[in-house]
Amino acid sequence: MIGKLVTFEGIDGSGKSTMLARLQKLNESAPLWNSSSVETVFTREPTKETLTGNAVYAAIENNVDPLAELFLFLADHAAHLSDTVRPALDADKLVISDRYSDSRCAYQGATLKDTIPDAFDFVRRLHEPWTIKPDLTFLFNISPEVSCERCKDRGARTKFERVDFLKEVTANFKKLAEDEPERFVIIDAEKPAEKNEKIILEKIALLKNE
Ligand SMILES: Nc1ncnc2c1ncn2[C@@H]1O[C@H](COP(=O)(O)OP(=O)(O)OP(=O)(O)O)[C@@H](O)[C@H]1O
Ligand SMILES: Cc1cn([C@H]2C[C@H](O)[C@@H](COP(=O)(O)O)O2)c(=O)[nH]c1=O
Repeated sequence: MIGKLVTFEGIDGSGKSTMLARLQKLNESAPLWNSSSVETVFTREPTKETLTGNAVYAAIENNVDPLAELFLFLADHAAHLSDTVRPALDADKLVISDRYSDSRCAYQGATLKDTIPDAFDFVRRLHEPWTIKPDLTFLFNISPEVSCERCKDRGARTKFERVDFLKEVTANFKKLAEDEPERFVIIDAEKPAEKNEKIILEKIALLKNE
């Protein structure tokens, strides 16, 4: 594997998809990686329009058991790795994923905290033998209050979008960033996207030389 893997993480409404769309547009005119726009793959978890991604969204909407939900997210991660991430890295591409395994540690670490002893660590360890670790992770940081304000018009998908729950998720993301400071770059995502885009592009450019 010789490409690089960049992930965007953060609570709901923190601006990850907005940033991904901006980079995707920019990549069409000024390729982010090497010389061609096809050398960057933009992707996401949960995956969209796939068997496993559809199962995850059905689980979120139907309030399934949190442990069952975790394993559906993990199945989606496994499929994402084999269908998209690994082939792109093997072909020396840059992969940018909107959410990845840290979302599991942060969210399912919180949904399972009363069911599984040390749920956060349990979820992290479940990934270790088979996942592909990102080279760089941008953590989009906003307050849970701003998150809920930004998400308030979304309608049905509100299961995770509650201030108290998002406080726990934020604490889990913080723990992940503290454990691996060399992988994480914290983005002040309450600032304008244009400003943060510059920071992100600079860090991605540095990755090319590693
Ligand atoms: N830097 C920013 N400042 C203010 N508003 C923003 C900023 N970035 C995104 N937004 C707005 O916040 C809302 C949520 O953004 P977006 O969908 O990109 O978040 P997200 O992190 O992808 O959310 P989710 O993970 O829940 O899908 C959108 O209405 C978007 O226009
Ligand atoms: C990957 C992943 C996601 N989630 C949560 C986070 C969101 O509230 C929803 C859907 O994601 P989207 O980016 O807003 O479409 O799922 C999660 O709990 N665990 C995960 O691993």
